[in-house]
Amino acid sequence: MHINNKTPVVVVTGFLGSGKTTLIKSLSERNDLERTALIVNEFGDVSIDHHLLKSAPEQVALIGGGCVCCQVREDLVQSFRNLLNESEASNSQINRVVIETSGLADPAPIVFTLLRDSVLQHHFFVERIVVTVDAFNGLHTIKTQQESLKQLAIADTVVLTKVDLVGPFQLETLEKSIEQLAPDAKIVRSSFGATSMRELIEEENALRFDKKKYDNLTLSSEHISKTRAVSVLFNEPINWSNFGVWMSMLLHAHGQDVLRIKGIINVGTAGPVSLNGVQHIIYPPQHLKEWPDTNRESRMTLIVRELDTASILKSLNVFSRYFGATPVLSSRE
Ligand SMILES: Nc1nc2c(ncn2[C@@H]2O[C@H](COP(=O)(O)OP(=O)(O)OP(=O)(O)O)[C@@H](O)[C@H]2O)c(=O)[nH]1
Repeated sequence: MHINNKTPVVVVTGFLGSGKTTLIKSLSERNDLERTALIVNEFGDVSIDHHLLKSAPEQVALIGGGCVCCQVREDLVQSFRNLLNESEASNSQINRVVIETSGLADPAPIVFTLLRDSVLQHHFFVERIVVTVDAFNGLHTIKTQQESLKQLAIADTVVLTKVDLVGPFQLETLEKSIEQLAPDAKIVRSSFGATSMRELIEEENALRFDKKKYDNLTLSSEHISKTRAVSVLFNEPINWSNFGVWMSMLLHAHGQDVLRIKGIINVGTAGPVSLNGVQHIIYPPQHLKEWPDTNRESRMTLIVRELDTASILKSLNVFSRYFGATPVLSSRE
């Protein structure tokens, strides 16, 4: 709902692989994102999430590489200004903006950006900060990942995702921890994004964006050290079984240091295989019926911590003759 003619902005954040894209996709499929602009930001050179969001909302803006929270805040400002210009030019009002942050984002600076930018503050307000927490990995993530704590610290709504994977005891234990870390937040349980925008934004006491809540937050641009995104491309189709063997070996040896694996892999069939792994768990790969675009390269992003990029490249090169394709690798901290 617009307030004082300002457009609401919902920030969807949450640790790597906690289910942000799945949630947004599900909202989109139930037509909860009509006339909604989506801004997607990913940590990694190869953006994949927007390809997986097939039934796209009104408009999708992509902010490539890095986190919305630090390096590219100007890009965020620019994306919002573009939205304003486009909606003015077409004389059509946007209902809402949804920002999907990278899994390593500290959402506080996003809020500051909207509050302080001389133009944006007159046109947008932060309606809700929605934080996804993976019910399966959540307890471990909260204990070990500083970014996760920063996200929970300013949550208005916490969506416990993947509740289908855990029992009631694990769920209740996690909820108790979250209640301590985010005492004001509404907690919503969901599997595969099953919820509604109404449930996410509605609060019993009509909780509105409270500027004071954010005043004590610092504009930190630090991520936990030594996190890097490694992007791998293959120009030729890959032998899927052998690639699976390489992946298993990587996770067996370095599972603790691999935070996220995401990719679209050309296995020589009509559509690609969508690859999705969170920490040491690889989800069942999905064989897509068709490619999301004209690019037929295999694209994979690994987000790793304390793991030497050179050793990943070395092992990929050793395996390349079994893959039937040569890897091209780039890495960014
Ligand atoms: N079983 C189960 N799997 C889920 C659920 N939600 C998401 N997943 C799976 O978890 C994996 C990661 O989900 P995403 O939605 O891509 O997570 P994300 O937070 O957008 O990931 P990043 O953008 O990398 O941070 C995918 O394989 C999803 O299919 C759920 O409720 N239950």
